[in-house]
Amino acid sequence: MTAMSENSTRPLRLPAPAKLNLFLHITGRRPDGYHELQTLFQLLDHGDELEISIQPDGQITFECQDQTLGAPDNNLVVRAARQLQQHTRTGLGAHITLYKHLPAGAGLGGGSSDAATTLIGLNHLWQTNLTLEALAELGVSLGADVPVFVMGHSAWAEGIGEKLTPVTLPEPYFVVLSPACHVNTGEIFSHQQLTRDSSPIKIAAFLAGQSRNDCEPLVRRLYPEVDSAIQWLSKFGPARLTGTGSSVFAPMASEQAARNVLQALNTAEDPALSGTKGWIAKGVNRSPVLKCL
Ligand SMILES: C[C@@](CO)(OP(=O)(O)O)[C@H](O)COP(=O)(O)OP(=O)(O)OC[C@H]1O[C@@H](n2ccc(N)nc2=O)[C@H](O)[C@@H]1O
Ligand SMILES: Nc1ncnc2c1ncn2[C@@H]1O[C@H](COP(=O)(O)OP(=O)(O)O)[C@@H](O)[C@H]1O
Repeated sequence: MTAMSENSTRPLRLPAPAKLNLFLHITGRRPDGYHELQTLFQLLDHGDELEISIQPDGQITFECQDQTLGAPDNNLVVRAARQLQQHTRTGLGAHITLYKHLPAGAGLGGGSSDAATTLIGLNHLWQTNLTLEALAELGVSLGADVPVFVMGHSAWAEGIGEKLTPVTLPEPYFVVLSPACHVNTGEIFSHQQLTRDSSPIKIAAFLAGQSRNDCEPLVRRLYPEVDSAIQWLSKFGPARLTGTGSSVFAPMASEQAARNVLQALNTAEDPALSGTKGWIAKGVNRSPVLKCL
């Protein structure tokens, strides 16, 4: 059996890491309605998982236990597979199983990361050999967050989130709180009260603590659960919204400090936190996906 045929028979199991936006400034709006951003993407060691195997007949089939993600045909995993298949004109198909661990609509880039891992995994299995830059360019039409997951490194981002400059960050532990509510990214960006005129900053300003998430005031007003989560987490560290939410996060001095905060959450009696899930994640500069190939 040749190496390639061995590759093509064994399912490929790949992670789809989450991300945090350590800050998010909205500096303008393009004619097509998309917003110009400045943000710092911090990849995390926690996320979804995909299992991908080749189907020689060209069919793309998909399964996922999480029934809340809408019709399979609209799933970002299926859309990414179809996009690569059409772009490369490969006659091969795939069967993809998605193991969902990240809440959807949580500001963690779950769907975008699933799409990025699908592009990377199929590019490997189908031997279509596109460069990461080409995959990222293909992926931006699936979501503004897809390119950072394809390139696989924490990054300073501008544009709509696709103009990336890799950065090396400290990789701390974070406590992440995910309220039960689902925040629609498009709803926040189209809201009349959203701040859209922040002045561009340099990374030195971020490091000096002069940054924020421009979506945070609006999301806190629209979603009281998010407001409660930020107020509670602020007792333990500099809490902030990630992306358009609903999740909020705070960096911790150590893993033990993070565990202590989760313990405090589990014993908190605040009803406003009742549907909020807490978890610990470690920042990683390099995505674990490429290490699996
Ligand atoms: C806001 C960010 C910050 O990282 O993350 P999330 O909060 O979604 O995780 C991203 O820019 C989200 O990227 P993504 O989640 O892929 O959003 P998309 O599907 O591309 O866009 C959903 C909708 O949000 C609006 N949108 C998104 C990105 C952007 N720079 N400007 C926008 O105006 C558009 O109305 C778009 O139709
Ligand atoms: N594989 C997927 N995982 C999560 N959401 C998905 C997926 N495919 C499509 N979606 C849709 O994308 C939206 C949320 O995308 P997601 O990236 O999880 O949000 P966010 O960007 O806020 O982290 C939801 O409306 C969900 O229905």
